[in-house]
Amino acid sequence: MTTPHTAAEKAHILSEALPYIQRFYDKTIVIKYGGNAMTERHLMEAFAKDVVLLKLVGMNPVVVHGGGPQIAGLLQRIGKQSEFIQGMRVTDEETLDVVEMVLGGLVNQDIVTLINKHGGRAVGLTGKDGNFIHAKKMLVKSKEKADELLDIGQVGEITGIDPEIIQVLDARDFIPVVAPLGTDSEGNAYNINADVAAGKIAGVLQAEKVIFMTNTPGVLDKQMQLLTGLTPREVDELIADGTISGGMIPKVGYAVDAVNSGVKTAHIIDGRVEHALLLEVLTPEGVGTLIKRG
Ligand SMILES: Nc1ncnc2c1ncn2[C@@H]1O[C@H](COP(=O)(O)OP(=O)(O)O)[C@@H](O)[C@H]1O
Ligand SMILES: CC(=O)N[C@@H](CCC(=O)OP(=O)(O)O)C(=O)O
Repeated sequence: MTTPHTAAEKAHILSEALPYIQRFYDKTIVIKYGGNAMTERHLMEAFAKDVVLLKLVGMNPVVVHGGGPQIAGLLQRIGKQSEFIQGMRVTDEETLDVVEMVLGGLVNQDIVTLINKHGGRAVGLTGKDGNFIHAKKMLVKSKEKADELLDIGQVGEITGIDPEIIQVLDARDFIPVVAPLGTDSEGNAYNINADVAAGKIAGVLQAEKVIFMTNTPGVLDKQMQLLTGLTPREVDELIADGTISGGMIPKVGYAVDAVNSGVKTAHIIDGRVEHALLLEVLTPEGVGTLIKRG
């Protein structure tokens, strides 16, 4: 049980938000909402309220969501196994159907409905809508043979982003909720890692912040202690010495890519903490790991 705050403490906490509201007014904040941070309903409700609040105080939140565990759940129900190569789900035609159903349908609409329930005006879209995320087939380098490229199916590498649809929605006070799917000029659909999509969208929008909400307190060192601040160079060192592995690799990789493209700061925060988003944006505390250019 937390001790209740007195009226004076509450007033102090509220007034502390003022400089952050002023600083981030009319700025774009891209929020990557990871599938692992979406497991509990009360956390999803708190997340939706936070997004609505940020919009109402004048920021432009853009939600880019994942859904890895939710895709795994549906694949399991149809008796299909998934394989990951370098953090990317090998995506055959049948898997792509499930990915499109879960990301573009179930998860996207769930988030949209929650935000709207709390008074926001969320609009769900995938990167296919308005031909907004352009992609091509991604080939990954084999770990065994450096010169060999592996075909992992319908996994997309982003070749371009047309931000107009997002800008139009922002300007009219809608909250875009983006599922990471893309298409090529032939109309083929691609499954895109949500961290990649969030980092690239933040870069194209020249966002103030990109915030990755996941299921760890942030980036941890070898002793499992939180690293509160990192530069792109330090991130490279932590990947090289194996401290950062698995699903954290694309996350920090695209966080660095975003700050190198002009996004002011990237944050990896714990989506299991209630109102983590609000704490990150509107309080002096900040939470998780901050990545910015050194
Ligand atoms: N150095 C590290 N610090 C924190 N987490 C790490 C680190 N290295 C690897 N990880 C793993 O990365 C995971 C987060 O990535 P991922 O499972 O892809 O999450 P999401 O679904 O939110 O994208 C963590 O749960 C953890 O297991
Ligand atoms: C190519 C690829 O791996 N795509 C991801 C897309 C969803 C995602 O990234 O979800 P999280 O952020 O919850 O992990 C996948 O199929 O799982």
